[in-house]
Amino acid sequence: MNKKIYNLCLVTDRDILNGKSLEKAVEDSILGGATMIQLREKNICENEFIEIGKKIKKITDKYNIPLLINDKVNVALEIDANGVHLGQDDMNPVKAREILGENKIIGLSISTLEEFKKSKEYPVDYYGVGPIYPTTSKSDAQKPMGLEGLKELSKLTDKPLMAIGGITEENTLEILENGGDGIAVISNILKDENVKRNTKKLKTIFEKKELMEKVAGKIEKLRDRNPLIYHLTNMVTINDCANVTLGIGASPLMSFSEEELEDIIKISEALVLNIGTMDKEMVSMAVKMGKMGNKYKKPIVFDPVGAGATKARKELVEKLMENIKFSVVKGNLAEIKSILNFESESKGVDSLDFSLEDEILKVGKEFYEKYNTVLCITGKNDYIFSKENIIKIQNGHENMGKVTGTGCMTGSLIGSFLGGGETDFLSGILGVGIMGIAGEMGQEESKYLGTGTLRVKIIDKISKMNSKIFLENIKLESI
Ligand SMILES: Nc1ncnc2c1ncn2[C@@H]1O[C@H](COP(=O)(O)OP(=O)(O)OP(=O)(O)O)[C@@H](O)[C@H]1O
Ligand SMILES: Cc1ncsc1CCO
Ligand SMILES: [Mg+2]
Repeated sequence: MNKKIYNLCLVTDRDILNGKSLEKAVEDSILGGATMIQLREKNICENEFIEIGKKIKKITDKYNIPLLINDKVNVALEIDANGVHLGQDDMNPVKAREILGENKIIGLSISTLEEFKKSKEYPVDYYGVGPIYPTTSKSDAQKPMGLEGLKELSKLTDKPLMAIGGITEENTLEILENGGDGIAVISNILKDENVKRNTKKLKTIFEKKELMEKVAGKIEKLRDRNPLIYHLTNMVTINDCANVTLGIGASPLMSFSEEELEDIIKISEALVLNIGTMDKEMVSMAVKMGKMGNKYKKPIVFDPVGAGATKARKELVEKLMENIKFSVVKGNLAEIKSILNFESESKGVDSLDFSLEDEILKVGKEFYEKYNTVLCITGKNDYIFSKENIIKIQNGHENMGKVTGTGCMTGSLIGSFLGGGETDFLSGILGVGIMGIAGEMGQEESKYLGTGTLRVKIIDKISKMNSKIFLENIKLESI
């Protein structure tokens, strides 16, 4: 059984729909990411319940989302729902299982540890646990069991625990961190017109947690592996790039020599290509490096510095994008737009207002569709695009724009993680995230000094980076 179905359950309540149609609310919630629907209608006769249930079942079937009926086993049976959710005073789960058979889901509400102990042997698939917090959605609710109660319960059973009662986007993460597997939500989803958006806000918390679990330990793994990262890069920031590569735990090698290109690529784990100070030699080297990198199956991160600023750069970038398969492309918005032949915004647009975010998302999606390559767009906020996901990172400080090469160094960090064996997407997140955090922390320590010190502090902070600092400081959301 896919445990994820127990992540995010909308529990319906027609009394708080405030004029919205129940069917639309259910559909919007599914579109926002609900993984299960529980039809919970009180004060309703059985015929009406069945009638509503049939309509809702059509919607949940369309999206292949399980529909559970609250309390009423015969309604579930009648509409062939995917299961029931039972309260302590409803039909005994043993009997419900007899009636419904092995393939239906049965959930049971638990308010206290005593209730759990009493019902431990029941044939149920998950427990609805709560209230964790005070709630207004259930008038007969017991005293909240709190996070401690949830945590204790999680140690006593392997079955999924879905927290219910007073769940919001503010407390979902702590529920997941204290033994909860999922949440069952009424008012926080149905409270207003924005059912889809309300659900999505909750959903992103699950996605973030999943991502954080993937990221944990990756910096230490990189330091352990110490991969060799070959750079063909610019003359302005080459030294800083070498230092951050060392600082994060990889080994840099910078070379401009065609004679040794193949030998170096063979022994490197990943390649960084940055065309910042391009010249005739770079044009020929960059193409050769890319082709050879592809031939030896080495991941390549490409920083198209200044793409579009001059005709020569535009031509080189076009040639590279056409002939070479990159693992990650990283650039600022102007550079990425130029790759797509979009008209570039005038310079100096630093602040990201909402319309600019829309534009970034459009550019990113189009880029991914065209090149099928993970893309990082840096700036005030950073965005990482992959096939299924868009991640927004909000670390960093505006003074980073006054230190040359923060983007170039980000490319080296991404290259380091690629070389350490991480996926293109995770490498993008880690590289961009670490640079943002280092910039933020470095700014704090250099604020009375200036950008020269900031540059050094960024390298310092990268050299001291670990998973704990990363997870504590990363401001990341999936959008
Ligand atoms: N205004 C800002 N606020 C917060 N962070 C910023 C800001 N500007 C840049 N950064 C951070 O700086 C890092 C580099 O991004 P930026 O877009 O400045 O690179 P770039 O233009 O390619 O730089 P360079 O070419 O000098 O290497 C990113 O991690 C980003 O988060
Ligand atoms: C300033 C500058 N000029 C060419 S490369 C470079 C470093 C930032 O990309
Ligand atoms: Mg740059």
